[in-house]
Amino acid sequence: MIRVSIVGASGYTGAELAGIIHKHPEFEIAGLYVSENSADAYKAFSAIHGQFAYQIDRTLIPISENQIPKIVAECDALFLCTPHEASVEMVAKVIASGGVVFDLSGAYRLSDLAVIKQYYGFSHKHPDLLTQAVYGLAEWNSANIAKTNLISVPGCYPTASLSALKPLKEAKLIDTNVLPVINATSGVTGAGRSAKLSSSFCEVSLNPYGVLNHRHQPEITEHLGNPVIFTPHLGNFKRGILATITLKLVDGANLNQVNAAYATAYEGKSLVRLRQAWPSIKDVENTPFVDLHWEFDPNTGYLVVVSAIDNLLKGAASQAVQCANLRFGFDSGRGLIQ
Ligand SMILES: NC(=O)C1=CN([C@@H]2O[C@H](COP(=O)(O)OP(=O)(O)OC[C@H]3O[C@@H](n4cnc5c(N)ncnc54)[C@H](OP(=O)(O)O)[C@@H]3O)[C@@H](O)[C@H]2O)C=CC1
Ligand SMILES: CC(=O)N[C@@H](CCC(=O)OP(=O)(O)O)C(=O)O
Repeated sequence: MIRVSIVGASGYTGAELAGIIHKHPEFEIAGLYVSENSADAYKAFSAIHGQFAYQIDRTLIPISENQIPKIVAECDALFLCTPHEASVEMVAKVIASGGVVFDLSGAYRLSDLAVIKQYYGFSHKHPDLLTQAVYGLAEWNSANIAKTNLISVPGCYPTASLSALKPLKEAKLIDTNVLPVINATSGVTGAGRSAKLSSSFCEVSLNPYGVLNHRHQPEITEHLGNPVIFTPHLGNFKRGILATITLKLVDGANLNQVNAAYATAYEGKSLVRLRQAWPSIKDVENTPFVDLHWEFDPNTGYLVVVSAIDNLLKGAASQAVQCANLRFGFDSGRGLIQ
């Protein structure tokens, strides 16, 4: 068995990950960790996440980043389900200790230091590692994921958006004179477990946020190789993302070419479901799938694609496990679907 440790296990993505690893036939939990001064230090994992009562019998151990080398020595891989700034340093310590790390934060997803500063608000302390990091969009980067020690797991909105747009980009079907427009709505777990006014019960409604300045806009742009307009929305449900994407195709493009682009890109990729109907969040919540459906208007040349994922799974924990599967030589869907 491959032994993995999870840092940030009191949080939402950490809990999902622990649940997947617990049931996975090839991996086992080596340790579950929280921050040095965590309010949840030394609590039972299942006291925080009651769905795992009598299933995962573990204590949340507080750590500082200086303890990373010791943790690396005690396991085969580390998952960091931690805030961006905390991940910057912990990733560096894992790599310096010769470990394998799957970072679920945005700390290593972008390559341009000025863009990181603009969108994340800090100066990145390990620019050398940014070039080593492999972007863990599992269906698109499997060969590189398999041979690196630093996997940067994509953000939730970028996973939904890139899964829809990359087949069209590869097939050179996007009219690059017209920016694709992505309108996406996320459930509240996307904001993490700690209390915030904007995610409190009486405040949550349906509203846009981060308009024209969300950090996922440069992430989608960099990994698509095409600029986009991205507008996230917060919805009054717990989990899931539905992204509606409108784009102009190159002159003369037709529906057959679009269908072929998706069929080619996702042939044999069992976690991407090319649907015959518009997907909804209920189709994907608590699953590791991306569901896609599209319609083309030959009169205007515009295509509308809808992409649905569970933000905590394909948008975070299950995609991290896909990456771990690839890194350790298993089928991408091992432990996720049978
Ligand atoms: N929620 C989502 O849908 C998605 C989240 N992500 C990213 O994944 C990461 C985790 O997200 P999420 O689970 O939602 O966040 P949560 O806020 O729910 O959990 C964060 C976890 O990190 C721990 N933590 C905070 N600071 C440190 C530190 N310095 N050292 C060790 N542990 C620390 C917290 O524990 P404590 O404070 O108790 O120490 C907590 O367990 C974030 O970077 C987020 O941006 C990515 C894709 C989707
Ligand atoms: C609803 C909500 O608040 N969602 C989060 C996205 C979560 C995610 O994918 O995270 P990272 O890029 O931070 O890893 C947000 O918009 O900041």
